[in-house]
Amino acid sequence: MGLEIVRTEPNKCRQCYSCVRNCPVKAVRIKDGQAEIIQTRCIQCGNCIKHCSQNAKKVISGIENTSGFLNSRYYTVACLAPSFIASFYPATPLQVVAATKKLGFAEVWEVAAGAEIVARHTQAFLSQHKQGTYINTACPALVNLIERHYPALIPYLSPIVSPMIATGMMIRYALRHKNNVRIVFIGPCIAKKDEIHRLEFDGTIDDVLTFDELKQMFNDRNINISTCHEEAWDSPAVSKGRLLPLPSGFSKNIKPAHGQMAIDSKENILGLVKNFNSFGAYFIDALLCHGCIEGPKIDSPLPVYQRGILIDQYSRYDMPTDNDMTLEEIYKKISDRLYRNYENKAALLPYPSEREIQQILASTGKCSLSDELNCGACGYDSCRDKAIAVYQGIAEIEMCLPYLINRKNALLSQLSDKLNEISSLNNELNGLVECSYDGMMMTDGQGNILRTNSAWKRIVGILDEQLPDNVAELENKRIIYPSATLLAIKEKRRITVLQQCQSGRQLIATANPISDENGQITRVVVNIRAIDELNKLQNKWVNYNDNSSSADTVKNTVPALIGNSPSFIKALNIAYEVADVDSTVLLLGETGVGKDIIAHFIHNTGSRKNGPFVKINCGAIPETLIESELFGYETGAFTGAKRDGKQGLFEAADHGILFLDEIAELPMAMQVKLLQAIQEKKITRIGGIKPLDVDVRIIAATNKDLATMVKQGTFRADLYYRINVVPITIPPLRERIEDIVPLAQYFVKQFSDKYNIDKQLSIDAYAALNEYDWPGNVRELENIIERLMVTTKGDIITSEDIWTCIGEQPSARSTVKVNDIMPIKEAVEEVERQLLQMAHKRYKSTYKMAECLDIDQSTIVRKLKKYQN
Ligand SMILES: Nc1ncnc2c1ncn2[C@@H]1O[C@H](COP(=O)(O)OP(=O)(O)OP(=O)(O)O)[C@@H](O)[C@H]1O
Repeated sequence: MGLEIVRTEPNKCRQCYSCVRNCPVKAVRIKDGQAEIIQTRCIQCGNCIKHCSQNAKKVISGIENTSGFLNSRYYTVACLAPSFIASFYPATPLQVVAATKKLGFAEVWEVAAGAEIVARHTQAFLSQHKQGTYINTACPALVNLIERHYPALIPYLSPIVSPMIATGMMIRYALRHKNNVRIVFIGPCIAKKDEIHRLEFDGTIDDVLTFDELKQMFNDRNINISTCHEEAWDSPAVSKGRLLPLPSGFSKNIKPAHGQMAIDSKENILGLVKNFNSFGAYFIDALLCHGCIEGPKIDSPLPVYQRGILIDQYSRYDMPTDNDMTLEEIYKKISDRLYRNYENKAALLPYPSEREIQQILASTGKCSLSDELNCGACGYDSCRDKAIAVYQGIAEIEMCLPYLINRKNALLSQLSDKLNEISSLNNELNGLVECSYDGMMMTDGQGNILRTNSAWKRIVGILDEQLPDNVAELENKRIIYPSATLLAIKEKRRITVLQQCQSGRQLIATANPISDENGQITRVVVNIRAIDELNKLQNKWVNYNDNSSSADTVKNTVPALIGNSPSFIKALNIAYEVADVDSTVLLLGETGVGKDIIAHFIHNTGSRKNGPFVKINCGAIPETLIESELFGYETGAFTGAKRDGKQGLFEAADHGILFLDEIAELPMAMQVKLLQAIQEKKITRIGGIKPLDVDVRIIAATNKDLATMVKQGTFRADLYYRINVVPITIPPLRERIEDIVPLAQYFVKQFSDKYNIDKQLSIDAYAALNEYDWPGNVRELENIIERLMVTTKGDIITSEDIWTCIGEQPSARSTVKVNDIMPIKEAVEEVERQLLQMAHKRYKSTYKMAECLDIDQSTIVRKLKKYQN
């Protein structure tokens, strides 16, 4: 590998691909969007430097090394390439010599002298090789091109050293008696910096400066060329050798018997090397640039033609020289060393198959020839060349501009679709939030208020401009107290609290924290309702129970239906949907959850509302009477029977609803009869013969697990499937705590009216109600409120009153309090013992206990035994 003459400065590259485009041998690899020079392929022509607008390509500098020679005891000689005239114009040639000497150079030679020696030797070589085609060049970049990329042409290269090397040899001969001679070549070419390191030229030229580097050194030393007094050359007198930097300049120095042709510029040279054929006896004078006057470091503002004219004029002048040796004399001494060798340095890249090329083309959407635009934006002449480069790992798929534009357009249109979708979703969401009757507020994880809907502001009674930034301020200023958001953030869970508003209103608020994947709370969504509004709403909603429709004995006892929790509303919705059809409904739920009241709801909102609603509590009637209660009896059917007989509840419920409460308690024998009646829609009174048609809709209810009873054989499977057509489960109150406060409010109002007393629950009292487990559900809540209303002394019922009435300690259920340090084992046993006691008191059955304590029933039995001892 050659010396790293050119390199790219990291991160300066801006992906214009100019270097790729202008590199004749594609020695630039694009990796992650950054250009880097592939040293084994680079021919150091300098095109990438000339075309890099970002100045991202850097050339190794000779200044430091040369300054080192000049500042030490070396006898340092400069040799100036003939194009210097164009670079330093309007300074005269001899002023440049003088300025160079001022830097400390002991002598300044013209490389034109070497050019004339080379010309002389080439002439001699050609006269001995009259038949061949020879490519002659002073250009090391062209030599690199052939050695690295077209090695088949090596035999056609004229085997004679370059003028620079020849000049070095001349100087070394002329100064052969001097020690410590150092020679620095100064020219417009960067490839020369590499050429001097070829092994066979070792020790000939010590370093290379480009013209801009020489100017930099003048500058650093404050040397103003225009004020320098001219000094004579130290090289022997020369003339036509000075034409060397012009296209065909070298040819003017020789007159071979061969045919002659001069070729220059990148395009023409590539044309030559790509299509080379030996043309017989021909001498080709070739330069990769448009002559050295267009070299990458010529550093001249003049147009190329003007540089050429300056050089042509200069070649006609005799210049003073301090050297009286003749070229002839030196040539004789060094001619045997003027031959050189070339090496095959080809570093070939892998070449893809046609299929692989097609695959790469297809990956940028080029599936047919017409898709290949060959626009050159990637730096390659054709899409195909670029696909090959991708295969070789020196280009990237993304370098294709049309592909990128297509992709960008596709992405933009996807993005704009998405934006439209997001904006319409946003509108919908805003509409939804704004339409909500509930107040809504969203904060971030620190309680900073992000948005509120109008209902929130209306309920709280606050204007936009009064809204603080953070909920802590809402709490501090007692605008709303306590803050549900802060509680939810603190406890990292959904919180429902009763709030007091500055306006005096009481609110019920639920704060829902939303966490990210790391469990950090990012948003809190709060939903509020004013309790007074809630009550008004509910009063409207329960209008269903206007008494006009009911025809039976319970018609005046239908209570209002209170509940906002999603689970209760869900149950109510199913009831509402089936109210109009005649399907049998099975109401499931713990005792006191409201099964009875839902049965009434179905009756009063359904198609049978003008028919009777007849209820029988199957568990409350003695087994012996139940048959006559259900089916009635005929005159004198049994001892004690009424004289005229009696109609049963089935008949009483004709065209209406028969509500069989506690159906699990129905004796087995009756289960058969009931099934028959339901299926056949006929009943026969006790003692009767003629079956009577009855049109009755059945609603059954139980707090038992009928499915398990069926398995255990205590409930008939056929009846179970007959009544389990539409099961509706009413969740226990502890699973719908949102309903506790509205129910409590409702009962307070009911009993205030009933007993003509005016009492209120304090905020703490509501909080206490939320805390409790309510094993007896709504009925227990109703009873507790009634008891509190009639037994407490003051106008306000406090949380203490509640806990006393319930007979439990606050927080007993939600937190385990530790009063003192004790061995963990003992503490765990104590907690276990208390939990078992509590569960046993509440449920009695070990199966229920196992369910609520979330352990096996067998473990419960074992532990009960343990703690009994
Ligand atoms: N959503 C509610 N709104 C108002 N009052 C209710 C509500 N739910 C239940 N109640 C009241 O609670 C008491 C118990 O309700 P209900 O008798 O309907 O429960 P149940 O589930 O049928 O109980 P059980 O299984 O013991 O028969 C009744 O006084 C009823 O009015």
